[in-house]
Amino acid sequence: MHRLTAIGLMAGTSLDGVDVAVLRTDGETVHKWGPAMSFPYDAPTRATIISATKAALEGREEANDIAVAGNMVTSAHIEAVRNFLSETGLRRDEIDVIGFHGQTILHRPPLDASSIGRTWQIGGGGIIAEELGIDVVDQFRQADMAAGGEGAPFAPIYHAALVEACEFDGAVAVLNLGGVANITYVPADRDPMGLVAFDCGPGNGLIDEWMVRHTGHHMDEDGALAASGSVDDEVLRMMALNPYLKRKAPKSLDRYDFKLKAADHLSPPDGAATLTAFSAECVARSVALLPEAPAYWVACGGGRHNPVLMAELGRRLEGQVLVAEEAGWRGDMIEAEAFAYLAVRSLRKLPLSFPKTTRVPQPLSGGSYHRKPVNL
Ligand SMILES: Nc1ncnc2c1ncn2[C@@H]1O[C@H](COP(=O)(O)OP(=O)(O)OP(=O)(O)O)[C@@H](O)[C@H]1O
Ligand SMILES: CC(=O)N[C@H]1[C@@H]2OC[C@@H](O2)[C@@H](O)[C@@H]1O[C@H](C)C(=O)O
Repeated sequence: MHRLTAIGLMAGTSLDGVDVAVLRTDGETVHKWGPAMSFPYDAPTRATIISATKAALEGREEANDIAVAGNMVTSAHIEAVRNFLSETGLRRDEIDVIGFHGQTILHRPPLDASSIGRTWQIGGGGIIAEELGIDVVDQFRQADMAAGGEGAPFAPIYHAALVEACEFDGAVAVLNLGGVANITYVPADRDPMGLVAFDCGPGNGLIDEWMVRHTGHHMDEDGALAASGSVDDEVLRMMALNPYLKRKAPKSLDRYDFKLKAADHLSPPDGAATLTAFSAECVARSVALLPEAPAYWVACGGGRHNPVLMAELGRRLEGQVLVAEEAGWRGDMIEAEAFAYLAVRSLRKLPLSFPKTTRVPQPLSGGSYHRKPVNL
């Protein structure tokens, strides 16, 4: 099968910037993992995306900030790829396609089986193709939502490819601890129709919000504040009453669906400890929604750098809990790699989402294709 060299571009809900990763793949097997790098957003871009997110949540769809944020996101991605190519020495003509996720500013899954949801990723794949002279696939989530799916998560089929390439015995759960946390259950027989995936709760999102509110820092680095506080069991119990935790999978979250309110009265250290425990508790409660308790958990995303969160997870989960690097994976780059992989799958019209990953009725392909200009 034809192998392509693809760049994946991911801008996650934490708004930390653009991750860039190269894969060589036919959209099924990964033949080579190329270089990967992160390019942080500058402060004005981050601030404008926050305003755009607020406008989108409040239904102000025509807000100027949304249009401006779209342009800034597009420019940040173009700049990131230019810098990536110059730093790695890769040439533009060595890249067959870019998978461009875009920046999510709103995610509203369907309310019930008869409605269609809305998911909104800003940034212009067409402009990126034109400016860089490389074909681009974007808008990965739209076809799934139009068919009644949740539109997220989309990394699961790539998680399955990563698991397939390892020697794990038994069912494996890949746990992405980003702004939102999501789980992919890969069954012991590795059949893609048996993949189960869903957003399971706030990963670092609430912790980050708490830190901004109380310390001005945007994360609880190495869990230092949480380590200095104690978990408030009553607040934890209240937060765990959130009906989302009991909802059947597939299901997905907007970054702002969980709120800090129940923790408002806590001291900064106790709040950090309690919110960190809550993130782990959401993961633990998700096991009831899986076909069986996984033999292995592989943690990826920024939250795996937080030792307090990892300890809270270890206390609550059966099975072996590993970090991505212990499986030989690049824990901060998996989502960018996923969108490189998905771009190639999109070109081959292979399915991107599955009935038990997004509730789409049948395995479905998707993505919009933007050709580079012919004369470049
Ligand atoms: N050293 C660290 N200590 C504690 N937390 C950390 C550390 N490094 C990263 N994080 C957490 O990880 C977050 C970033 O994670 P990541 O980049 O995986 O999120 P994202 O990809 O933007 O989100 P999503 O997967 O929801 O789209 C930070 O906001 C922070 O909360
Ligand atoms: C709508 C959206 O951007 N969702 C993100 C977010 O971040 C984590 C979780 O929520 C997941 O649903 C998804 O990202 C990954 C890449 C996914 O689609 O698998």
